Amino acid sequence: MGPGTTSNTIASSELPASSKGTPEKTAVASASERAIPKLSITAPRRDDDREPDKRPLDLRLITRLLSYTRPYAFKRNVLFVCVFLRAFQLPAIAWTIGAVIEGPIAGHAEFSSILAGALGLLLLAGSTQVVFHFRQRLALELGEAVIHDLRNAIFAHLQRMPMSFFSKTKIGRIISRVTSDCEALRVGVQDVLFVTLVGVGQMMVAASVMLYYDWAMFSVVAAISPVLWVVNQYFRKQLSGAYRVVQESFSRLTATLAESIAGIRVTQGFVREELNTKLFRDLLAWHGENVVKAARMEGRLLPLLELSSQSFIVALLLIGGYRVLDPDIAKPAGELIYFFFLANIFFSPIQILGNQYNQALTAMAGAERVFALLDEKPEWEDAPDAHDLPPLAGKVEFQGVSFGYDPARPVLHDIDFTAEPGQSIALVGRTGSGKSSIINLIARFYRPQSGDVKFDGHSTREITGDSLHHQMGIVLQQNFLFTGTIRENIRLGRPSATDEEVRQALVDLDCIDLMESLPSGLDTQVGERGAQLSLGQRQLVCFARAMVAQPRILILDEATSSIDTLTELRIQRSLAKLLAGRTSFVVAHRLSTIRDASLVLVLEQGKIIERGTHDQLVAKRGEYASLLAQFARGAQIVEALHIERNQPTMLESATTHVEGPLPQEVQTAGSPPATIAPSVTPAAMTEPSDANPSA
Ligand SMILES: Nc1ncnc2c1ncn2[C@@H]1O[C@H](COP(=O)(O)OP(=O)(O)OP(=O)(O)O)[C@@H](O)[C@H]1O
Repeated sequence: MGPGTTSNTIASSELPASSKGTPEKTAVASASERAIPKLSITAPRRDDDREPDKRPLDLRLITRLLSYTRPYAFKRNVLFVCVFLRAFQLPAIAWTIGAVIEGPIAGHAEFSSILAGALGLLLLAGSTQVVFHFRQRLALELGEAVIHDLRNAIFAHLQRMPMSFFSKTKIGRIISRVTSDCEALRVGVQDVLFVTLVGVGQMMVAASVMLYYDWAMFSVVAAISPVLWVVNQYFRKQLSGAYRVVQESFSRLTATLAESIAGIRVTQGFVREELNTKLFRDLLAWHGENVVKAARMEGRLLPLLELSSQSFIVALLLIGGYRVLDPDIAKPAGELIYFFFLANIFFSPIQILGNQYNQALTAMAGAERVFALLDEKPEWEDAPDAHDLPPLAGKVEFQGVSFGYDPARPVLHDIDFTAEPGQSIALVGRTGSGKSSIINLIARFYRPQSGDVKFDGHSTREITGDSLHHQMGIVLQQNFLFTGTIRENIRLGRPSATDEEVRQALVDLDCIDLMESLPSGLDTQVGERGAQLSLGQRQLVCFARAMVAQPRILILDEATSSIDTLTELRIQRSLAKLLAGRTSFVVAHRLSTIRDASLVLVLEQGKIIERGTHDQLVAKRGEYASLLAQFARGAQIVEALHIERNQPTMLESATTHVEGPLPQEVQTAGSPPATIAPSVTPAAMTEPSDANPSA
């Protein structure tokens, strides 16, 4: 009998509601570098700025976390009653067993008295389990309710955060706020609090009764318990370290597996199968070694832990026995029986409390991060007196706009231009020149540091973001489709659109036949991120999404992907229809779009260096003309490479589907007339950096 031995029968039925493995096994933290084998370049690297997995207890965080139980006050209060009852029930069971042994059994009384004692114990045990049932059930329900609310709050908060937040925050971090951090909080609410209270209560009740029976023996118990706690924490720390290494190797393994599958085309294309298989085999072996090491350590430490607990019981037995035998003290032997049962009740929570303490530190770290996210204020919001935009004619003005993602490093300088209603503005410039940044400001994803952006004369600072976005359509280069059907994806543009309006949008874009010829027509599933559709089909769905929104202002980042000739022609036609009659801003990759634009803005290092129509700019023979020349040269070089390798050329379609020869005046000296391929546009704009935040 001892803390580790009888605990299964009496004391440790106070289990955490969530039995998801030891904290060591769920911990994620840095591992000892020694244990990690050298990895090839394809192996995912460790996240060096890993977040701490523990934090000291903090009353402010605990109070805030508990405030989330307020809506469930009744449930929470019943739980406290259960906790209170259980703190008494477990010592009462121990005491009853002692009383039956010491009384009717040791006194050789009638069997009926033993039977009465046994029945009493049965009743007590039954009522204990009923309370236990409600304690577990209510704790689970409360934990789930709190985490449900917290996750909702985080998600709603994220929806309101501006693009600047997403561009500076790693996506993995955001996800772990909602997943692992919330899980740690759930454990904190449903387990740590109540299990700890039951444990502490049970220890206090047992201590009081032991004190009543024999204060001298109790002093020994009281002196032993801190030693037990320290030994327990020491062993736990060792195990925790071993399991962290296991966790680390396991995450490497899964990350490598995921990356290998995602990059299987590159692997096969570059004949890396052997190398990757070897890397995976090494990682697997390393992980296996770590698991075995941890298991061996557990095999050594757990028996030692049990032994240390049992040694204390041996010490108690010696001291207690001496006190019974010593004629000067002559303690009754029966009291020793009570004492041992109660000592067991007193000792058994120590291990559980050690575990809960570690869980509490993990929950604190999670709480701090979750609350920090919830407290993160958007850098800017609608002004308190912001008004809704009336239906727009579509005039957009940039007046002396300067802007930097980091205010100390401006990327746009003094930008001035006006787009009249219905005009199409093409943005052209080398990579990093500021095209996406202009688009980000039009979409009001960011706020200019100085100057103003106006819509029909209304300053962007005075209007509500929603009223602007309702009149704006955005089609990005990397078309984002959500899992669902084509129809559902189109309807994202305007959720109230009827089936007929969705269909009409496709008819207007002259591509209804392409969609209806799919296996389930508009009800075809697009797959994850649209993976089951071709690039061209995805673009058309995004055009239709913008079309159905009927925006007055359209922002378009033209795709650079090479697609087949026929589809490209369809897309060109659809695009012209989508842009017609709307004020549009296009980061242009096709000469046709630039040619048709009312105004071309040529950007360099955040400044507009040339402006005018395509013809005017070509005639000027300035930066624009030079860009077009590079445009053409790039196309030829890439095509030549493909021919040399005798591979299917990315430009095969480009030579036929794009706009025909460049004007003679901008052709590269000595080269034949070139065509412009979307895929090789040197001045092409890529996806605005915020569209794929912190990927
Ligand atoms: N989210 C961001 N945070 C900080 N700096 C950024 C961010 N996005 C862009 N920049 C910087 O702003 C400058 C202008 O970038 P921008 O994306 O507007 O250029 P771009 O002309 O659209 O380039 P590309 O054609 O390559 O897409 C660049 O120096 C870039 O490094």
